[in-house]
Amino acid sequence: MSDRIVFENVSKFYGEVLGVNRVSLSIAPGVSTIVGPNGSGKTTLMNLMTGLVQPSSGKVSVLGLTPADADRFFRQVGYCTQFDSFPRRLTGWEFLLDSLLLHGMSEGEAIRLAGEAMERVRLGDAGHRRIEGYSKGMRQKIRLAQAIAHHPRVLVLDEPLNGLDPMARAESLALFQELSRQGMHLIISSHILDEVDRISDRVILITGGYIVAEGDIHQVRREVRDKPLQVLIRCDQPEKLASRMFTDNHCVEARLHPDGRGVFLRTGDIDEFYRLLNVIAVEGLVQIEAVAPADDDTRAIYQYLIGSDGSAS
Ligand SMILES: Nc1ncnc2c1ncn2[C@@H]1O[C@H](COP(=O)(O)OP(=O)(O)OP(=O)(O)O)[C@@H](O)[C@H]1O
Repeated sequence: MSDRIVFENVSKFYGEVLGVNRVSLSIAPGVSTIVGPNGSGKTTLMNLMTGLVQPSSGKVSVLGLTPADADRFFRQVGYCTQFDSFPRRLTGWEFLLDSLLLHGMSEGEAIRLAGEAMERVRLGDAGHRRIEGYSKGMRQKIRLAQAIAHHPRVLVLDEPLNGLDPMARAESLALFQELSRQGMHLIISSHILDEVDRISDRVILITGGYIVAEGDIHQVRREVRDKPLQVLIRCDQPEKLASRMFTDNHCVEARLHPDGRGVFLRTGDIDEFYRLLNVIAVEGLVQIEAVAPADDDTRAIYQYLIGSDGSAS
């Protein structure tokens, strides 16, 4: 049996709205984090891997199973969604028990597993109180208990740290690590990488429905830091400027502006690039009118995802 979560060229559209596009992934066991800004497609990816939505095209399988094999598939997967809502008036214990019975467990089995899940999330006596009276952190715990009670091998957590105070965050992260050590496959989404990178074995960055980087955390940071930058330079002699800039090999691409009064240059070393540009300006070889970053906002999104300037490791 495969131990991976596999997306084969998967796209999901909601009518005309893009959820995710052409995603191919093979996620190994361990802790994987999906990081992206709001609306980037994290929940869509998670709904796909938990069988809650069907792909518009492509195929998703979890540990070799597809949602078509519903009984076996849903036994393997636990999902803690971002929805913080519960049936009214239930105690935590009743909530757990009911969801285990819905999984088709016998009453005896459900009672045993509910008790065990309560202990694993350390909810103590609170299980016998109504969920209405729980704090945000306690509600998060009971949802987590519900997601792990049936002993799934894969646990999917959608923004599990959202709205938690620092203590509750630290406690949740420790619990996730513990679950991973016990052999569970964890997929966690977040819109801030720094929040989860400490416990992640691998990171998947997503923006606008596309996977933009994937790999171990150091590799992804390096990829982002070394991504060449594009700069538009407005000047009187763009060809001359381009050829001069190319004497230094950090320039990897040059493209004339369609109006002929500027050049787009792409560089792998922005510091060296600006140093050389200053030299050229002082030499008076060309008249430089304006210099501006010309990337779309991809770089800004990377920096936002990676945190700070992308140079931390
Ligand atoms: N049921 C739906 N119907 C229509 N569009 C949807 C639906 N679910 C998601 N979308 C759209 O798909 C895109 C991806 O949304 P998704 O919820 O997967 O992103 P996300 O990264 O989880 O966002 P957030 O961090 O805000 O939860 C967005 O443009 C969103 O508006």
